[in-house]
Amino acid sequence: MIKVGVLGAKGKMGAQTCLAVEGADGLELVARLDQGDELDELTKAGAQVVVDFTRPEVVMGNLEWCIERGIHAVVGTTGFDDERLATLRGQLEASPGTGVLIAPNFSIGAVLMMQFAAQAAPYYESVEIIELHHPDKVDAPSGTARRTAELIGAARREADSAPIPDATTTELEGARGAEVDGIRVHGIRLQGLVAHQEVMFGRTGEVFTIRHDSMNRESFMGGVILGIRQIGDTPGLTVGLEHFLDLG
Ligand SMILES: NC(=O)C1=CN([C@@H]2O[C@H](COP(=O)(O)OP(=O)(O)OC[C@H]3O[C@@H](n4cnc5c(N)ncnc54)[C@H](O)[C@@H]3O)[C@@H](O)[C@H]2O)C=CC1
Ligand SMILES: O=C(O)C1=N[C@H](C(=O)O)C[C@H](O)C1
Repeated sequence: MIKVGVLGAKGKMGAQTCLAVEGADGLELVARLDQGDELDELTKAGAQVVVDFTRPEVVMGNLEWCIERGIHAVVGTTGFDDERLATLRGQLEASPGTGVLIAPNFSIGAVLMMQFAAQAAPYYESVEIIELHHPDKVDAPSGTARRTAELIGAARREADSAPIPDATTTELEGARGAEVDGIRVHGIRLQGLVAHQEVMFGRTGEVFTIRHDSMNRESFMGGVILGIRQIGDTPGLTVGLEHFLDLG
């Protein structure tokens, strides 16, 4: 049995994760913590793996606490940049044997979307990302959109792609979206949505669109459970669920 603690257990993803862990073979939910609870509850309950679905402003403190105690972590919370990842690598060096998975998106389709987007990137002159989410989301652009842009940016650099054509010289601030690694990212917040993304590629005479839709939060749970099962055997920092999937 892997003993699992959930941080952010009263939130949308945390609550869904508690249900998924309770229903999964070989996993035991030993702690559900939310804002105001003491992290010591995790050690008291003997948690071996912690799942974090909290907020970008608190996740680094939670992870430092877990890593210092050799507790593995599976992290869905957004807000990770290169600086944060470097900090985690440093902390993990001092705690050999401890594993942390940072997954910008736990749904299989979103992982495939990111992989396919990186694959398509060298073949198109233009690319833009549109992420669409529920209006309770506190961060923009989404972690998934950031990661997709980084993967596309890396693939375009590798292919020595020409700059993306764009004649805009006059712009109302924000009209062309945010720029992540040279890629334009547009965010939509709409009641009724859960989590969705389109990656649009263009070249003369054709447009190619990759779209992924999470219709509910169960869509993330297969990836979360996989992460919990694997992280104890994967010391160090892993970024992206694709490393735990056999994608060929
Ligand atoms: N990687 C993925 O596949 C997914 C990632 N997310 C990300 O997960 C995060 C949480 O998303 P939601 O569940 O929708 O948000 P939410 O706002 O519903 O839940 C966050 C929960 O964290 C709690 N919290 C805040 N500070 C805390 C602390 N110090 N200790 C313990 N709990 C604390 C809040 O009280 C709240 O219950 C966001 O960053 C979101 O972008 C969301 C969906 C999928
Ligand atoms: O806040 C959300 O809901 C989601 N957050 C993650 C992100 O920012 O990419 C994953 C998914 O898009 C849902």
